[in-house]
Amino acid sequence: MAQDMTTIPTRVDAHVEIDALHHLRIGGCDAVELVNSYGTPLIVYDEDVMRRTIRAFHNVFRAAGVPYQISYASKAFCTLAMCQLVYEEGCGIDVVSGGELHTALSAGVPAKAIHMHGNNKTVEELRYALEAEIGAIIVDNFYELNLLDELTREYGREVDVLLRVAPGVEAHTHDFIATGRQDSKFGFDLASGQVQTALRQLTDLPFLRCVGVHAHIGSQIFDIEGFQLMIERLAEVYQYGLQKLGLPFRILNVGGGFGIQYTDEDAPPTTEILAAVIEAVKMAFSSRRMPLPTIWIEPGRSIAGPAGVTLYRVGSQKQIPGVRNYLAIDGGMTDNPRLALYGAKYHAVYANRADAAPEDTWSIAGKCCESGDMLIWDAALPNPQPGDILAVFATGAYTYSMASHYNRIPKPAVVFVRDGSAELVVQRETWADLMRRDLPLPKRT
Ligand SMILES: Cc1ncc(COP(=O)(O)O)c(C=O)c1O
Ligand SMILES: N[C@@H](CCCC[NH3+])C(=O)O
Repeated sequence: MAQDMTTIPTRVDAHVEIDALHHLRIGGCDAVELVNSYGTPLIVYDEDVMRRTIRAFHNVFRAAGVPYQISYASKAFCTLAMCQLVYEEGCGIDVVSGGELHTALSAGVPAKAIHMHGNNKTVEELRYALEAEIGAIIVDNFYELNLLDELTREYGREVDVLLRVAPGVEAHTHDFIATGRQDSKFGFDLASGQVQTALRQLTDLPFLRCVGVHAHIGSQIFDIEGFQLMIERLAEVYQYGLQKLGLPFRILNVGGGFGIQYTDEDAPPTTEILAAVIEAVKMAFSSRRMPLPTIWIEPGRSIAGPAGVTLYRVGSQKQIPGVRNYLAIDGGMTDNPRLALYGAKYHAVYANRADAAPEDTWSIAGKCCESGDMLIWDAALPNPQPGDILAVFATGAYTYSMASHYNRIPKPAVVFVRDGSAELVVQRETWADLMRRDLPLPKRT
């Protein structure tokens, strides 16, 4: 590592450094060299950032002295290397599809450390989960309850399930990522009594062992109130299932949703929120004289998000006098649809001159045939020069995992960096890869 190193002073960039060449260093690796080796767009994950986050979660639980499980919500970023890393750090894995389950199992994660969510799990996915004997299935609705009953009778095999509750809690976040309100596609509705009905049904189903309840109120959450209300409501449900129905409850799964810092506007109190969540569970259970459950959390964004930096090459510019400056990069909504979907904000610098002072505002556009294909509106940046490499921070979650092939653009490569060395963990797709599933054209005579 170069000796003359400055650390970028904002919290957003807390884990990256600038070396004597003014290059950005991520996990001890020169971002410019990474681009020379692996091309662009390139998603770079700092392994230590992820490991440190997970360890911080473990420490909060240990300090509170409660039984717990951290399950990484793999929807945030699901690849073999990622599943392996989180499992190494003592996490279970939350999957929501056969594809995520297949990835986690292929990464060597034991089936018992995996649980499955989903509001419309297919018969094929449920069979896969049952045959693999995963740790638990989170039942989302009556249709699934009946399906699971039929399938487990067919297999003659017991499975642990948790009931997903729609607790009717508003999380202060974007509408599209709020999941705990009553008007949601997820879970059994608490207000109308569906939860109690489902629990009563569960007492009669021979192969479904209902070991707990679950709720997830949304994502990118910064305050504790929503969690507290959800925990109160879940504790009531838990009491009903445990004491009135005699269900073998032992798990309270409070979901994920811990917010991260995308720009200086965000100030995430992640570990404080987790400590407050644990406190709320302790209080809700002790006031009802119930034994403390094993507390499960399912963080996705908070583990993967801050560790990721996406590197792009800048290309065309368009300056509209008195209106706006556009700067296009060689990626866009295909590798990061979050601005288009949620109006997400990001912070960026040029990786090849990371401490250069901003000169103007530049709106970062993608290369897709879509006006909404923007990455950042009005970023303060130096005026672009040929060869500049744009580094966009906090892009580790819900970017690669939500990437698309719109305009037949291949998905980027992914590298993990640590202690100055880089490992390619996902290859860049090629144009040929994009046609892999196209059938050969019939010969025309
Ligand atoms: C059920 C469930 N658990 C966990 C998560 C992970 O959320 P986050 O990435 O915000 O931690 C989600 C996504 O919002 C989810 O739907
Ligand atoms: N995809 C969303 C989060 C959804 C979380 C899954 N329930 C995002 O990028 O913010």
